[in-house]
Amino acid sequence: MSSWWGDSVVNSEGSGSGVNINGSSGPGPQRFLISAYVPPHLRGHPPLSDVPATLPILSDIPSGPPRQPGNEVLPGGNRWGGAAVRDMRRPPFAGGRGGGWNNRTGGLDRGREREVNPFANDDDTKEPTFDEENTGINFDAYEDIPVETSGDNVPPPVSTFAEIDLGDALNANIRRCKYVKPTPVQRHAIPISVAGRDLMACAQTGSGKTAAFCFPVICGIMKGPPTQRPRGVRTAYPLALILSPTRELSVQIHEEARKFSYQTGVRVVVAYGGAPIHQQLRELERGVDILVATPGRLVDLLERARVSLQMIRYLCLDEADRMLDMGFEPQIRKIVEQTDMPQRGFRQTMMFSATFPKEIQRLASDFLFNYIFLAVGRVGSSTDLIVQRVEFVHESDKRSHLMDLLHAQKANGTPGKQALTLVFVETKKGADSLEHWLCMKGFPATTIHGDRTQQERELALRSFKSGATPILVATDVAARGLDIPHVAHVVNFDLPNDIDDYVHRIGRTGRAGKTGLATAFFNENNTSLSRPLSDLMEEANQEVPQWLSRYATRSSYGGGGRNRRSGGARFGGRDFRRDHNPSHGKGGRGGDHYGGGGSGGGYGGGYGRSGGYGYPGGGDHCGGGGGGYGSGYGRGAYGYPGGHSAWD
Ligand SMILES: Nc1ncnc2c1ncn2[C@@H]1O[C@H](COP(=O)(O)OP(=O)(O)OP(=O)(O)O)[C@@H](O)[C@H]1O
Repeated sequence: MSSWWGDSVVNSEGSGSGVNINGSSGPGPQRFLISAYVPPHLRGHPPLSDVPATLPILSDIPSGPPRQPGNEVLPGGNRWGGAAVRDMRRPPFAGGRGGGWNNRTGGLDRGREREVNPFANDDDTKEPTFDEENTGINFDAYEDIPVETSGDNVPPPVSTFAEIDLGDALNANIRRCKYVKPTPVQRHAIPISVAGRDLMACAQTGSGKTAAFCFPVICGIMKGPPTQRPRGVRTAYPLALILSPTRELSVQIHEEARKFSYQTGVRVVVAYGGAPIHQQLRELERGVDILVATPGRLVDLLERARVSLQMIRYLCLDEADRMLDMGFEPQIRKIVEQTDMPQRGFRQTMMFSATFPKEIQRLASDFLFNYIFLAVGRVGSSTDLIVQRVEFVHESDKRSHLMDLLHAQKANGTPGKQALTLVFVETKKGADSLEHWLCMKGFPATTIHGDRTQQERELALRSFKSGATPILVATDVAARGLDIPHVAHVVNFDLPNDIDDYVHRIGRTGRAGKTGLATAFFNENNTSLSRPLSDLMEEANQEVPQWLSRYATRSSYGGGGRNRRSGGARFGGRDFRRDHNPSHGKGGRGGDHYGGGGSGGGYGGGYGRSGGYGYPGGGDHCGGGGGGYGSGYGRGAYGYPGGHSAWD
């Protein structure tokens, strides 16, 4: 999947123009200088390779040498030489240019005085999410989740946040977030990242990956050496860059990161397309430690010389497989390989997703240095917190079938408790048309897709999250990352072509230990998905309808198209490096649990998996009848106190 950007890099590699991170030629991470994009503010300056010692990131490192296998500092210290945690005692963020903006080593305490409390709108009555007694959910089931780590010297996982020296201020924010204990991905990923290691991490949707990459970054900036940014220029010099594929997801990560960094002195700014750039520029001018951005807007800011990546210590790609697929890869290569960002080995790079096909893992390895691969659950698996239903519905019957679902949902819902329904469709036009039809039928619906203005998109999301419009019709723009607390039901009105997209879509429900429901409308147009879909469902302990198994068998014999997974061995479920070198360092813990059958067991209450819906008009494809939605719908795990939104 090589683009012309990719080709130029490959070509320069072939020409031997690279120097490794030690400054000599030979093996090791390469710097490719020939094709490097030079942003305007650096033009006319000596090339980066001539001045490695002046890179702030390097000159700030007491021990000097680039990161090599084995020289990373293990948890408890930090990779810059174990500087003391400064958190509340460290000089606060200096607001305004007069005080040397963006320079946390001095200045007035204006930044903190003006810091808006990001928890102000939170619902204080919300119970700690991972508290077994309060939620009635058995979180011990997570303990059995298979974990695979590979790479050299994998730092051991932790069981509590207290075991990692995250600093008082960050710990206070973790308590404010009501996180009682780390989720499995956090238990493994945080120690790895705090130890300064590059990481490719894969964990199921809704399992807490955002905190897994935010905590080490915030903690690292707090503990790290003071930074001297150039004065008197209008260019912002973030220390960390978090890239995500959609505007809404960037906004959400920004909101989360602001909570985690409250009163730490670490300043987080977001930049994304479709919103006025001037406001974002003003925020950047006030200083930025962590920049959360979508790739397009970031490229714009780089070209305007309003952002320099010269001081980046941490690079995080959320939804990394999406960021490196055909659509985004050229932009990511431009940002990471052809700007003034320190090369791999001189920055720390973290990649997270719930899905990570092997061909994308291979691409991703270009950006990583001696990385650790972490998979919590099988790569690309869906959590068994989500009850998955597949129903055979002809195209022409889809609307009436959806209507039946919504009526059943209404009838079984708890009065006063708003259950949100997210309906995925294939096209923007289809989204508008379905929204219109639903509204005509008396179901308040709104829509989010790429043809709507950003303002309309944000308004729609707010309205959905607040429950004012409890049905959201969306294209894949809403498939990844969005953490909307009360989504009880995801309907795949149109199934996607790729099973990974399905995994992300249904992952909008059943998050953070809560149960959820996902219903898919399947027909002859989706034959190519039948095999990976039935495999996925089986693995997540879901009931696979017999008719779907028959479709799957037929498509395996060449009847259907080839889905990414159906062509690969065992779903591409592990570190791709093992395929090339089976002895590639396995982690000391976790081992290779693959082949295990998931965490088993149901999550109590909820939908009554064995029931089936018994909808009229479902024909013999619908499987067993009777039951309706199960008496628990809208109750039990869904007993939300209604209305809270992290974005509002
Ligand atoms: N340790 C924790 N305890 C309780 N809740 C947590 C914890 N960590 C994260 N959460 C909550 O879990 C929810 C899901 O987290 P997050 O959005 O980071 O998931 P994710 O793994 O990134 O999902 P996706 O793959 O869909 O992007 C959020 O509401 C978050 O606040």
